[in-house]
Amino acid sequence: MLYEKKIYYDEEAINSLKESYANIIGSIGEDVQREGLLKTPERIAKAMLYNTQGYNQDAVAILNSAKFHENISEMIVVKDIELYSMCEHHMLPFFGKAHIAYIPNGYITGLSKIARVVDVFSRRLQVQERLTTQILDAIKEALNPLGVAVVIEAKHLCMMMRGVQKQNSVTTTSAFFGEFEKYPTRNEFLKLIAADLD
Ligand SMILES: Nc1nc2c(ncn2[C@@H]2O[C@H](COP(=O)(O)OP(=O)(O)OP(=O)(O)O)[C@@H](O)[C@H]2O)c(=O)[nH]1
Ligand SMILES: [Zn+2]
Repeated sequence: MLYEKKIYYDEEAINSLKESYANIIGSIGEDVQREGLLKTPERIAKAMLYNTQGYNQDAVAILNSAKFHENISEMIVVKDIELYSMCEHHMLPFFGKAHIAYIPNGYITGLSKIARVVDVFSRRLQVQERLTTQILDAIKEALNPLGVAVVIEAKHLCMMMRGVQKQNSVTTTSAFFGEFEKYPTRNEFLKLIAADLD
């Protein structure tokens, strides 16, 4: 698996997606030959490959690419990491924020790498629960920390623009490991991010 900073669009994938989206546009009763839609299958193909680029990225490798030895045993919190993902049931976006903390055990990682890990797992077809635990597991595996905590709050377009049409519901998911399984540490973390969980 590669850790790609540059987007690489596979020509074969683009062509296959283009054909599929041209069919979809026709199937909903539109004219794919009209001016505004001519390039649309290709645009969607690129957007879809962009939004699913996480399949080709390795979160543990990203965390390891900026792993530094450091004797710190305090909680490190990165909060308000915005995320955009797609629910695997409807392929409609869900979006919101991730709040992540870990307690090092000899190693820290670059702060931006934590945010990159959110993107790696967000840019796939997901459910919010799995996204939450995949982020936790990657940090656990790469850094072997004393604890990891992940909280995600998100709005799901499949619940807003269709289906039950609830415009204001926010789903919160969490996963805790190690020290964060204990009440005082978990509570300290939840207090630190509380301003965002209103
Ligand atoms: N647990 C979980 N469920 C999700 C997530 N994203 C969407 N869903 C739900 O997936 C479910 C799919 O249910 P179905 O009954 O098969 O699909 P549906 O008929 O389109 O359901 P409605 O959305 O209720 O109209 C829905 O309840 C969605 O709200 C997610 O991240 N986690
Ligand atoms: Zn959905």
